[in-house]
Amino acid sequence: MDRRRRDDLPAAPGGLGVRQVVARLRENFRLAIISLLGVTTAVALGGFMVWRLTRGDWMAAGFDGLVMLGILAVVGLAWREGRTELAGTLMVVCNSLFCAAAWSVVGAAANGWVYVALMTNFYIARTRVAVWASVFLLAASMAALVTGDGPYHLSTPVTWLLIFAFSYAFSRRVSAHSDSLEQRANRDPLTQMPNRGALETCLESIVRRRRRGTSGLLILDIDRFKLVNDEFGHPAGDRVLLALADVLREELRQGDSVFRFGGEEFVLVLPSGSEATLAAAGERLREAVAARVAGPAGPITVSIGGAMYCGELDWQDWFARADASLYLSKRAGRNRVHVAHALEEPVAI
Ligand SMILES: Nc1nc2c(ncn2[C@@H]2O[C@H](COP(=O)(O)OP(=O)(O)OP(=O)(O)O)[C@@H](O)[C@H]2O)c(=O)[nH]1
Repeated sequence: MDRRRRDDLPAAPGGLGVRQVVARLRENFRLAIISLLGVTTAVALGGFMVWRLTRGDWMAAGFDGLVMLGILAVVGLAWREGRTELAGTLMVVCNSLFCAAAWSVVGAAANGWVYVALMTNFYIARTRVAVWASVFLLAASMAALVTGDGPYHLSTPVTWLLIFAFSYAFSRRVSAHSDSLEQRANRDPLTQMPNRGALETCLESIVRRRRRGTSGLLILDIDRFKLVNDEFGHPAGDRVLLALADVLREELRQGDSVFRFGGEEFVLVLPSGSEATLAAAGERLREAVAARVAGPAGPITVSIGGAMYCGELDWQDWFARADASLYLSKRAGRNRVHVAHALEEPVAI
């Protein structure tokens, strides 16, 4: 177990610093697109609102203001709660409803917004949601166009349909591509377990909710793994890692998650209620590994360190407590479980 590795853990992208904001935008494409679309649309609508106010067009200005607030609320939800899928769905539903409603407020001037919504729906929500919202918008807009006062050209609904079809086809292609990239980025190629990147995302989301005492973390480290590699070769070491991964998967209970953190270390995140239940889970895992994972020279054992989430602001602080427990397990002779005592005082939020 190389203890120096802990120093290079990156800062949690949960705060408000510019670097954290940029990191979250880089990591999460949907959050980036929701923010970009939300902010630019709100700015554009804000401009229209001011212009309409100067002309005394109160109803249209009020409508712009309402749409603007709705969009900003959805962007806020994506940032605060991190629930970008829900935020994307809400934004698509809002955009389509507001576009459809705009026909009755500003008439044919709503035409241009239909293109924007038809195109962006597919970038911010799941394809199924985007399709239904866009079909609704198309139907409402076509009905408004046909029943409206002004003359219209057939090219308007035809180009809407083209935009809809191209956006659908393009988004299917992009999401297939990004799913496979995400899969590759978040999976350990040897064990096919979620990797350290996926663990960080999981821990960040727990820390963001700030629910003290509801989740526990266990770090498992194979004992004297270097000897297996040195004496029997790297392929033998890999077989041990695969066998261990199988046992950990089999031992998972509902709500538990397991990750390969790196090297010979695995991390479990459990919806645990107390230190005692976390320690019991650790003990169950330790026994399962000792009984069922065979190395080339005999049984394989693991040392385990655990810690309950105690309201830390950064997941690194929580992780460090589990890591310190792992160190104590190793120091006490290996093949042991140690769970950190809960922090007495909740961390100030
Ligand atoms: N086969 C294989 N070995 C790996 C992999 N990743 C890391 N290792 C090996 O894991 C070993 C870790 O060794 P140490 O950090 O010294 O730990 P240890 O021998 O388990 O000793 P303690 O943790 O103190 O019990 C090194 O030999 C690494 O080469 C991998 O993917 N496959």
